[in-house]
Amino acid sequence: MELKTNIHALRGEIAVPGDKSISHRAVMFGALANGTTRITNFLTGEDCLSTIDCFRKMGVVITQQGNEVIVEGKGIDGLIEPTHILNVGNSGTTTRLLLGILAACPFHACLIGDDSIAKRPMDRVTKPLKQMGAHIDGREEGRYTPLAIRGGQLQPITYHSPVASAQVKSAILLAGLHAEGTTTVIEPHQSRDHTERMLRAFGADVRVDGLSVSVTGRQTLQAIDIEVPGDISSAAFFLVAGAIVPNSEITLKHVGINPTRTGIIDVLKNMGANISIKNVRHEESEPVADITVRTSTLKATHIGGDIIPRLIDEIPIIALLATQAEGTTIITDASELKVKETDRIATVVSELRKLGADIEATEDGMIIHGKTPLYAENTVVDSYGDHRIGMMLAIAACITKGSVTLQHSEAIAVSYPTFFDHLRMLQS
Ligand SMILES: O=C(O)C1=C[C@@H](OP(=O)(O)O)[C@@H](O)[C@H](O)C1
Ligand SMILES: C=C(OP(=O)(O)O)C(=O)O
Repeated sequence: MELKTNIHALRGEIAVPGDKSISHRAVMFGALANGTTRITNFLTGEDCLSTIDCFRKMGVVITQQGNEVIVEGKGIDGLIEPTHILNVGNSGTTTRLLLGILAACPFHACLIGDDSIAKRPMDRVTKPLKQMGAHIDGREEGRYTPLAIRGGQLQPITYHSPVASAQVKSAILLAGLHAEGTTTVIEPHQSRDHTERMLRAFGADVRVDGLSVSVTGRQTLQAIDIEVPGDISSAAFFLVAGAIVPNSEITLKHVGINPTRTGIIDVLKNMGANISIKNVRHEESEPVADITVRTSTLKATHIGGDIIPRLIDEIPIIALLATQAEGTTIITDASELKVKETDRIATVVSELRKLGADIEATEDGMIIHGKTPLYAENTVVDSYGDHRIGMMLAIAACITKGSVTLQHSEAIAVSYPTFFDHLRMLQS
């Protein structure tokens, strides 16, 4: 598609769609609970629809009307053997959390996803789940999809995860919910804690001690009503747009500000962005707020260490932000980017260079020299099927002089189906 370039202002108020991580979990935990879970502001992105589809194939009755979803819980032992392959589409979260749940189910299931999923490492969950007693096979001994799994009786484990990954932590905790005894996951850095918060809201006993999280098995979950906060990872595109497009002022309403997700706000503040957070409130188990950002004069920063898991999905848009900051921004400790929907170090660098950015890849991050004007002469950029690369490029186009075509723009529907509607609303 042809992207809008050289935009003179972005102004107005939007409510970004529901949080992807929380929407997945609401359906999954609702399916495992006793009773009916009602979800509002559910993200109807393709990833979360894949989660609904997988659970329907295991006998869970789920009704979806727009952003409202009702899940008729089956109880912790109530899923039934699927007669069809479970298709996780493009969703790593669906794949890994589902494997944790299936590890405890005494039946056979097959998982398949798209070309991107087929390249993403699944042994980070299949190895510990096998250790707990699940039978899993797949390409390269269960490293890649398609995967076949037969679950059953599980042993609890104490697992020192080599990566700070909420998907790994959640998969093991979900398996641990069914094991006899206490399962503990210890992470190298804090990853997003939506699983811990939501399991507690469903009535489970989850114990957190620093970087260690434990659950005891054979607990029952009790259905609840969940209002999903706006996704800060989707808001991030407009937070950056507001800071870098001239004459802009954007307010994002009802955005989730769970501290394990707000690295983007810390980075914007460190870089000197004009950003304010108002109306902070606690809704059920997750905090939310309204965030306003205005066109800003930006300076470079260093991003690495503990903050990385708190902004891992925002690094593509942060790289664009850094092209508009005075000085050299260095991103380190982010090699996890290489195993996302694309190798996001490679795709960010190659596509932003096409627009004139001064950016280079390193082993575990990027170096970006700013401030650089972006220009294009009938330039073709590509999302390579990665929603976050597609949205980053659409925001990059807003400050680019010339004309830009985005290939594979349809990938954006994975997490933000109304992205272009919102971008248009802010231009008028
Ligand atoms: O648990 C989750 O909902 C997610 C965890 C993160 O992945 P990792 O667990 O691989 O870090 C993140 O990148 C992904 O978009 C969603
Ligand atoms: C990495 C992402 O998601 P997932 O791992 O669920 O595919 C993402 O949304 O950026």
